[in-house]
Amino acid sequence: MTNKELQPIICPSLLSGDFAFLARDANYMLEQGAECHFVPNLTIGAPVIKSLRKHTKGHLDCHLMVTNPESMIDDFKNAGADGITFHIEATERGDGRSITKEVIHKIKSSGMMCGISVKPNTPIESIFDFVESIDFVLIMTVEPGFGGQSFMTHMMPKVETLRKKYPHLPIQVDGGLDPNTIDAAAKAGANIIVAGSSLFKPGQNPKDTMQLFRDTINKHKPNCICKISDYYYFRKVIYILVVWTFNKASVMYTNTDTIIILIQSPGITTQ
Ligand SMILES: O=C(CO)[C@@H](O)[C@H](O)COP(=O)(O)O
Repeated sequence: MTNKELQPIICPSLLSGDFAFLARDANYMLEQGAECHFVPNLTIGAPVIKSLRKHTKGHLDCHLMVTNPESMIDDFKNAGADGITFHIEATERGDGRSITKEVIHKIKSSGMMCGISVKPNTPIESIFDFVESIDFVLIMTVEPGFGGQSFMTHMMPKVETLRKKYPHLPIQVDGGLDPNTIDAAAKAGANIIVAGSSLFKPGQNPKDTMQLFRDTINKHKPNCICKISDYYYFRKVIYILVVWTFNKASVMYTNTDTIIILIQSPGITTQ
């Protein structure tokens, strides 16, 4: 995890593409302005990624919705994947059997980006121990496996919890994201949007939909970053230092919270 400012990132899910023309669909989405992460499930294995790699420069983010991600990392790396997201449910196996750290290490040491995904019924606390060593968290807003499902609004508290605890963490949401649901996701603090049907929908202009997603993420930025300019922040610090010089006790009581909010705020910046 880095402390870089968060940007909106739109990730078309090739699960909703035409499997006979995956490279065409991938490149079309790139042309439309996607940052281009793709989310193949088992339907799209490493051999398909290898073929696709030859025909697109897009960032291939492979969402492994499998029970044994550890056995596929090398294959996906060799096929040309840029990133792997695996499920915490697959690596925390009960009976104290955990291979999450090993899987993260294997993905990162092979030079790929690493995300951890959380299914709807899995508590968000399950990934807290690993957040510092990965690039983003994916909160599933549908049961993984199929495109075209309804967005689960009740997953938003998970996003809010994560955003509050990790102001700098890129948070991805996947499933049912469209012009009607983007607001809830962005408001909760998500900044990476995976979308299938709403981008590949016939007759729809994906460029416009992607822009709407970005605008909505940016619109909610003020709630997170409080529209505070550096100048305002600078003045506050000076104010506190001055007051503190004259009255230590009162400044500690009245201003410390403000400063803490201000310091956290830039971490949620999306521009
Ligand atoms: O992998 C998955 C679901 O498991 C997603 O990436 C879907 O492909 C998203 O599709 P829509 O819900 O946007 O149609």
